Amino acid sequence: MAVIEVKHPLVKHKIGLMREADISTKKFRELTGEVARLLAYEATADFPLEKTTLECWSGPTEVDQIAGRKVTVVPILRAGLGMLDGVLDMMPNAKVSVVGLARDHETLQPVHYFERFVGQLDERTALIVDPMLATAGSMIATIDLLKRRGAKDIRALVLVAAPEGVAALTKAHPDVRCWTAAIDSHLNEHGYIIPGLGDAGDKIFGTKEG
Ligand SMILES: O=P(O)(O)OC[C@H]1O[C@H](OP(=O)(O)OP(=O)(O)O)[C@H](O)[C@@H]1O
Ligand SMILES: O=c1cc[nH]c(=O)[nH]1
Ligand SMILES: [Mg+2]
Repeated sequence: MAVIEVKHPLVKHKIGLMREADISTKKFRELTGEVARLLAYEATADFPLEKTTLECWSGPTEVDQIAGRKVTVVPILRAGLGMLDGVLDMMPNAKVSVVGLARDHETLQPVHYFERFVGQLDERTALIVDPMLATAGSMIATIDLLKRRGAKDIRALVLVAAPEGVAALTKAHPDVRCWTAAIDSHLNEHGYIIPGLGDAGDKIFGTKEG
């Protein structure tokens, strides 16, 4: 399954709180960061470990360390920025690549306006972050950009996915795994996820009430 719904109680509790209609910008931001951390934990569960010896208080001790894994976190502007710090809390050495896409409100197609990738993408795990997977157009376009630049291990973290987006992403990029805190009911006629969170970018940046 390319899209994995994380069913951990902490994740379900927090994503539930995020659905409250009159949630404050502060609370929405905090919960976005908290769920991002938990999703990052799940998405890195298969990172290989290696043994190394440290001088501990009791003498030389063999400890586990992540085996030379390079990571780039890839927030999709704008709303993906809301998840960035949470993921970097877990992986403070990760580099950051940025993709700017905005969905055209009429066509629902992603319009590309910015990109800045770190080097050696072929040697890195790319961890894309964006709160919403609606039609999946923005996610598919971002994965296309990463693959064109050589990225091979691509993973995605989203807060809420629509079944339509799950199907489209699985079809376009069956090799990419995406962890989500919820798979919701459907998209409405404007391409918004129902029940969803509303406009995640507006809620994180405080650009619109409600
Ligand atoms: O799956 P899709 O149908 O492509 O929709 C999802 C995209 O829409 C939202 O961004 P938006 O275009 O609203 O930009 P913003 O983050 O600047 O608000 C969201 O953050 C995703 O990037
Ligand atoms: O439900 C949706 C769909 C796209 N973008 C959002 O922010 N929310
Ligand atoms: Mg938006």
